[in-house]
Amino acid sequence: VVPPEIRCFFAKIFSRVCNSFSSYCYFDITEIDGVNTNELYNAVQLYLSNSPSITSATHVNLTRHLNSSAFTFGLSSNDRLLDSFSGAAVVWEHVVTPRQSPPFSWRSFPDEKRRFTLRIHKKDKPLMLESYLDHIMERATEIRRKNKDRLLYTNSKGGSMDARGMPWESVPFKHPSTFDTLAMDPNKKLEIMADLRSFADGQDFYQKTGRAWKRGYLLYGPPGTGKSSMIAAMANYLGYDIFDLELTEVVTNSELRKLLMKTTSKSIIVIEDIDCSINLTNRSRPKNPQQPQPPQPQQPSPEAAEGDDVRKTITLSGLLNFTDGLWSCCGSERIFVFTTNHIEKLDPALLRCGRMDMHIHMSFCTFPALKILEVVDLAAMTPADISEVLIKNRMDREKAVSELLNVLREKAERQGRNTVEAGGKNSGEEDEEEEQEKRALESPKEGNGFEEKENCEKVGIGGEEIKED
Ligand SMILES: Nc1ncnc2c1ncn2[C@@H]1O[C@H](COP(=O)(O)OP(=O)(O)OP(=O)(O)O)[C@@H](O)[C@H]1O
Ligand SMILES: [Mg+2]
Repeated sequence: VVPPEIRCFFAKIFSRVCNSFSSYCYFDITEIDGVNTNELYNAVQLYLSNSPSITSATHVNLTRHLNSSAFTFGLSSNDRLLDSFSGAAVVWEHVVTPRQSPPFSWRSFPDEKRRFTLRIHKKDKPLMLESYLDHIMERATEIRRKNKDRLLYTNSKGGSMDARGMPWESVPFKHPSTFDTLAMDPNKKLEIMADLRSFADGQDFYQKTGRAWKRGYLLYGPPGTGKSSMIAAMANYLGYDIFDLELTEVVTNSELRKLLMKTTSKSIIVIEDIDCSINLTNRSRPKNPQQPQPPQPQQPSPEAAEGDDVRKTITLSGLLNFTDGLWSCCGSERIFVFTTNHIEKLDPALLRCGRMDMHIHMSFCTFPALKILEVVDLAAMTPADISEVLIKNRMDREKAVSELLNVLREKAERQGRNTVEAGGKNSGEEDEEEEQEKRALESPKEGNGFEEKENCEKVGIGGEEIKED
C-alpha cells in the first residue's frame, strides 16, 4: 500500500502535468483565508446568486439575511455555473469538502471547507481576470445595497448634533410606491427612469466633465398628484436612502451646511413644499399688492417662549449654495428633490439648471395614467360605463375623477369577490358570454354582433376620443 504522502506527491505532479497541457487556468477562492473571512468569496457568492444563469444550476440553496427583504440563491456543493464577461466564457464551481480541523485552534471553524473554483481560458486571463474580479466586487456592493432596506433620515432636531455628532435620525423606510404603481404618463415615466439610471451610472461622465456628481429634480403640481409617491419610487428604483430635510427646523446657513456634510452618498435629499419652507420669493418680479404675498421668513412669534426666541438667519443664498455652490460638492452621488404646489412662488435662481435640472409636472390623472391604477382592468368597466360616470359629473371635473375612482375600486372589489365565488371565471366573462348568446338569438344575420362592438368609438376620461385599432 502506497503511503498517503507519496500518493499525494504523485497526485500533485500528475495534476501539474495535466494543467500544463490544459488550455484553462484555475483559481481557487476559499471561504476562509487563513483565519480571516475571504471577502472575495462572499462577493462571488452574492454575484453568482444574482446571476441570470443561476436558474441553470441544478441544485441551489436559499438564504435570507437579517434586515433584508430579499432571498439569496447560492450554489450547492460541487455545482457549476457558466458566466461570461467581456466576451469570455468562464465556469464557476462550488466545492465543499469536510474540514480536518487543526488539533487545537482558538477559533471555531465551520466543519466544511468551501471554495469557488474559477476556470478561465488561458488566452483570456491577461485581458479579463483583473477587471472581471473588480466587476464582481462592484456588483456585490450594489446587490448588498439594494437588498438592504432603505433608510429615511429626518432632521427633527433642526441642525443640532446628537451625542454621536449626527444631526440626522434614521428609521427603516418601507414605502410601497414604485414606478410601476405610479399612475402617470408612461412616456414621461420612462424618461424619468432613464434620467435617473444615467445619473446613477454616470460616475465617469461627472468625473471627466469636472461636475459635482449630483442632480436636482423639481416635482410640482396640485396636491395629491403623486409628488411624495414619486420620491419613494425614485428611492426604491435606485436603492438610495432618503434625507427628508425640514427647512423650518433649520436656524442658520451653517446648520444647513452641517446637515449636508452629514448626508451619505447614494441618497436623495428632499425638501418638500419648499415654497412654504422659507421666504423664496421670486426676486425679479415687483411685488404686486393684489397678489397674495408668500409667507414671510419664519420669525419668532411675539408670544414665543423665552428660549425659542431664536432668529432664523437661514437665507435663500444659503439654500442656493446648498444645492449648487461650493457646499454642494461635499460628497458625491446625491440627488436633490424639491416639491411644491406653487412653482410660480419660487425664485428663478433656485429653478435654473445645475440646481433643478429636471422639472417634473405631476398633473391630474390622464387616461393612460388611470389605467396604471390597475382598477380599470380589474373593474372590467366598459368605456360607456366610465363615460356615464363622467357625464353625470360633467360640471365638476375633480368630482368626476374622484367618483370615477370610487366606482372603479368598488367594481374591482366586486369582480374579485365574484371571481372567488364563481370558482375562477370572473363575472365579466360570464356577462360577456350571456350577452353574446342573447345577441346571437336576437340578431337575424350571421355573426355574434361583435362587428357593432368593434366599430363603436370610445370616449375616454376627459372626453378625448379613443379609437380601437
Ligand atoms: N400619480 C399617482 N399614482 C399613484 N398613486 C397616487 C398618485 N398621486 C396620488 N396618489 C395616491 O394619493 C395619495 C397622496 O399622494 P402623494 O402624497 O404622493 O401626493 P402629493 O402630490 O405628495 O400631495 P401633496 O402635494 O399634498 O404633498 C397617496 O396615497 C398615493 O398613493
Ligand atoms: Mg406630498
